[in-house]
Amino acid sequence: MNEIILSTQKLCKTFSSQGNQQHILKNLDLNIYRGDFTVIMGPSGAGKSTLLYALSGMDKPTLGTIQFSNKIISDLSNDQLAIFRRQHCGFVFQQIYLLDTMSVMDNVMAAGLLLSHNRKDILNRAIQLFKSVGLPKSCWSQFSSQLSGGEAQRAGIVRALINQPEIIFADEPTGQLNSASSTDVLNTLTKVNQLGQSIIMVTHDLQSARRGNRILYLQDGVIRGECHLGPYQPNNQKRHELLTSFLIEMGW
Ligand SMILES: Nc1ncnc2c1ncn2[C@@H]1O[C@H](COP(=O)(O)OP(=O)(O)OP(=O)(O)O)[C@@H](O)[C@H]1O
Repeated sequence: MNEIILSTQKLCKTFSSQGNQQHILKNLDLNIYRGDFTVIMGPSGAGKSTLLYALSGMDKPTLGTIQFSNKIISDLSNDQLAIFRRQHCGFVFQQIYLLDTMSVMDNVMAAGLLLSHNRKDILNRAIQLFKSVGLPKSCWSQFSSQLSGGEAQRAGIVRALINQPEIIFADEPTGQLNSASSTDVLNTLTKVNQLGQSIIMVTHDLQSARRGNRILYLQDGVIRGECHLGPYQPNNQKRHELLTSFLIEMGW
């Protein structure tokens, strides 16, 4: 069994609005393993993003604990959580939040300089990452608005990776992309996972979900089921069938 990188104990998240309480996450006990490509699926409104935000320290749970390696992060102050996120987490969202007032290289450099002052090291690492995600050199000096959606998202992945995070949190990373760009982005995520990067991804999309080796199904505030697909292999019919029958069983 792989090492547990992230775990929750009795995790609850409740939102209150206009006197109504909505219990979104209910006593969740969950382990996430280092090196896995974990996918969170479930019906709309099930709390998938809420869970991702809690796991990554972007939001605090109402009750329960979250442990990252051996450290309890659910007790940290907002400032401490910001440091935790910067040091350990990378984020890839549906909306690509690259600043359009600077080149994509400068976006990546700016993220890297938050943790290190060694500009030369960061630059070398950025170049290596841009190459590994297949983003041609001509793109590096462009603004994100000058790139295709897929190119911009791959630049976003480089930015997420620049500080060598222990986990990448991805929330519908292909949600705004056409099919070809989605494939490029998914290939990139698959590649970085194969190099050992732990990834947790929320998605509605079957093509995206297939990239995971472990699929969790969140419903009514709990993990209703999980499915182990093993490492991603393109065109592996057995994996596809396993995932499809799991999702049918879950009522997806
Ligand atoms: N900050 C908030 N304040 C109040 N309610 C919230 C807040 N964030 C999320 N919710 C509610 O929590 C529920 C779960 O939202 P969440 O975005 O986590 O679901 P999801 O499973 O990711 O949905 P989708 O698949 O549609 O993106 C929704 O009913 C949502 O309205």
